[in-house]
Amino acid sequence: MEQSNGSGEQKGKRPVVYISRSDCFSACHRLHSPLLSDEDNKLTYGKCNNPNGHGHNYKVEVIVRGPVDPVTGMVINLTDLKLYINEAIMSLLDHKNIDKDVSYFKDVVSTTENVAVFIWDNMVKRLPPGLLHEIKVHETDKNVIFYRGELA
Ligand SMILES: Nc1nc2c(c(=O)[nH]1)N=C([C@H](O)[C@H](O)COP(=O)(O)OP(=O)(O)OP(=O)(O)O)CN2
Ligand SMILES: [Zn+2]
Repeated sequence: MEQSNGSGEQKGKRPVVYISRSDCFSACHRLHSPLLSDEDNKLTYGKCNNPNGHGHNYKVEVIVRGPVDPVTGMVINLTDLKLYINEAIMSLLDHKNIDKDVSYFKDVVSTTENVAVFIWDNMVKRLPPGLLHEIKVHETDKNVIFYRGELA
C-alpha cells in the first residue's frame, strides 16, 4: 500500500481516510432456527432460545473508507451519514422485536452476525459505491461482531 510522505498528497493522489460513526439501539430477540428441531434449538442456543426472548442495548459502528475530497475536505458529509444510519438502522431496529417486526428475520436467525449482514445490506445501498468499509455490532460489552461484505 502506497503511503503519504507527510505532506498529505503525493503525485496527485489523495489521502485515504477512515470514518466511524456510532449509534445505539435497543431491541429484543430470540435465537431459534427453523431448520432445527425444538430439541436441537435448545441444545444450540441454550438460554437464548427461551420463547420469551431477551433484549440487548446494541451499539453499531458504521465505518467508511475513502479519499478526502480536495474541495470539501470530506470523505463523506457526516450529516448525510447520520441520515443514512437513521434510515437504514435506527428506524428499522430501535425498540423492535427483531424476529417479529423485521421481515428479513422471518426465516433468518437473529444472531448478531446476521444483524451485521442486515445492516451492511441496508447501508451499502445508500452510500456511494465502494465507500462502506465495515459494520461493527456490539451485542454486549463483551461480544462484538464485524462484517466487511466478504463472501466465502
Ligand atoms: N455466534 C453467536 N453466538 C451467540 C449469539 C450471537 O449473536 N452470535 N448470541 C447469543 C445470545 O443472544 C446472547 O446475546 C448472549 O448473551 P449473554 O450470554 O448474556 O452475553 P455475554 O456473553 O456478554 O454475557 P456473560 O454471561 O456476562 O458473559 C449467544 N450466542
Ligand atoms: Zn441475544
